[in-house]
Amino acid sequence: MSQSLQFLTPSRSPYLTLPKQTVTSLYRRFPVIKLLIGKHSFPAVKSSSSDLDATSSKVGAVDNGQTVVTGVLSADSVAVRVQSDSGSLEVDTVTEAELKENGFRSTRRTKLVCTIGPATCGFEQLESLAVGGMNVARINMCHGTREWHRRVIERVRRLNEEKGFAVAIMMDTEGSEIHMGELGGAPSAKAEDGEIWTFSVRAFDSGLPERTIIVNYDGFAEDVKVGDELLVDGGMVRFEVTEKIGPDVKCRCTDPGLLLPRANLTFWRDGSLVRERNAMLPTISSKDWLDIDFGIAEGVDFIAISFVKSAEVINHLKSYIAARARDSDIAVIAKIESIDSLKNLEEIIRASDGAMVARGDLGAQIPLEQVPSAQQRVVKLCRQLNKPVIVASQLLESMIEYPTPTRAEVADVSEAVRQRADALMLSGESAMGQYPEKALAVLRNVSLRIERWWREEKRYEAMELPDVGTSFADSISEEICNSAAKMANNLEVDALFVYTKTGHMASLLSRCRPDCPIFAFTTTTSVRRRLNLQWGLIPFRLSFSDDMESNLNKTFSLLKARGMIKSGDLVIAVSDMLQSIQVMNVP
Ligand SMILES: Nc1ncnc2c1ncn2[C@@H]1O[C@H](COP(=O)(O)OP(=O)(O)OP(=O)(O)O)[C@@H](O)[C@H]1O
Ligand SMILES: CC(=O)C(=O)O
Repeated sequence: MSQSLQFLTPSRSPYLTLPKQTVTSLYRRFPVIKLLIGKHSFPAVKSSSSDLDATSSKVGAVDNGQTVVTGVLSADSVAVRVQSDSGSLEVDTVTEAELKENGFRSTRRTKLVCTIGPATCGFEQLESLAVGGMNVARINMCHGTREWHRRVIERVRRLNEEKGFAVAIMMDTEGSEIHMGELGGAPSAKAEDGEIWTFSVRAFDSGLPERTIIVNYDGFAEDVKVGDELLVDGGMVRFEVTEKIGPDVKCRCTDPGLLLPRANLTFWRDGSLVRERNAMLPTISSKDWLDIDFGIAEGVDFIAISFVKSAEVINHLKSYIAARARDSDIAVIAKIESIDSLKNLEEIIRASDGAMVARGDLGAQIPLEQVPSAQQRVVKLCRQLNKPVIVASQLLESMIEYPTPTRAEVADVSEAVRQRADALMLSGESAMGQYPEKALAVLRNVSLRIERWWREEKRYEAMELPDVGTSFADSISEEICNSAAKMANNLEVDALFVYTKTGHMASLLSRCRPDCPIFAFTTTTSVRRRLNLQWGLIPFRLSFSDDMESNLNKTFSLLKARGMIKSGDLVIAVSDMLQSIQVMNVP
């Protein structure tokens, strides 16, 4: 429970009216404060780490875990309440209910990412997804306006604040790729076998003619040749180029299917992908940089970069983020979706904070039959290098239209869970499909079932986990986590507890994929959200000290009071601050 601390007004009201100047200095003292402004503008408190949002009706701010500041804006002053939350524990209501009802073993270890689109952008729809297990909401800057995305971010924040969730936000950049334009307002169009379609770079002011597709790349008609094969969305629909007439390219449909707005286009010649053009393009386009500025200003948790070719671009982006947003802990996710990204895989993953196997575009660049082995390679390498990995695209594609998945889709999801990927992602299924919640439930249920089966069969795989630490202290942390996870399996403990300020020790434990859940206690809401992408972690926000004894006592009493643990449960605890392993029964 929060309690008011300082800055109390003489009338004992929990609010204190402060001049703007004082508030500005308050915000300087707490550099990670996020400020949500009401309908009024409030430029005096804008600082590099504050975030002005014209849609929220209250001022809310959270510091590094010690204090919560809330208030209401008046014409030229702010009513502020400073609260101590030293006695509170933040965990979402769904996890709390699951732990209470089914105990530790029932918790899902595989995390779920949902792409938010027209089917899921409302507050109630987002809430249903959060209740259904969404850990990360992905916004794809390929679609929609920044204003649209801003509203989604604001709703997810409100959901977290009001309902206790820790749904993280991942912003995915568009990247430099050739894609189709809008379909004249239609949500999709069907291309039938043998039909002739026109792909054009012209602008059509008075409506799009029938069977015409706009292409975003001016050099398209010059670059393609008659006889080339044109793949939409990595082969969901195929065409053959039959004729070039100025800016128009006539194509015959050879594999029918559904065309979606802004779908990606690749062209193949003599059985090989035509790559010259892609090699000339920057990985991060000028529009992407504007989107990245938007993401930084909005304080998103992850930025996913499309068509990464080398580690250089990741390093470049990370230094840009560090310069633009001091103290920011935005994580950079490399999307593995091109031949170059596979060629330079290890250096890319080492440079990134995580990776996504973006099978949609990857399947357009390498033969489809090579996608499963590429997925396995990326998942394994990420685990070895201690980076979270997301398996994405077409996991439940048929559920865009139908309420049940195909058996093959369930097998595909099971395989990703069996590979112990950190997270699975829904794309069109949640963005524009007819059954977003059902699709999420399928991911949740399949994950739970496969994880249980894996544990029942005691299939601990002996994956070699190389040392990833660069210092002696890092190596000690790694050894502690490896040993703690092994002990947890051998002693069949109920849960691992980790007290971590940066999240690093939690990720080292997650890398071991232990048999029991990992309760990760961290002091900031941003680290709590970031940990929500990682396998097996149940992130809590809690203020804690360097004294493990008192941390444990406090945690036990808070968790017991909320019915999430009980006396006698066996726990192993490790921490960032104290390099030790403690095994104990909950008193
Ligand atoms: N913000 C949005 N507004 C409108 N439609 C969207 C939005 N986000 C996604 N969609 C729809 O959902 C579909 C699937 O989403 P997804 O994010 O996978 O897009 P994509 O075009 O395949 O891009 P990528 O290759 O980056 O995944 C899109 O083709 C689009 O029709
Ligand atoms: C997710 C994505 O960008 C892809 O699969 O191509």
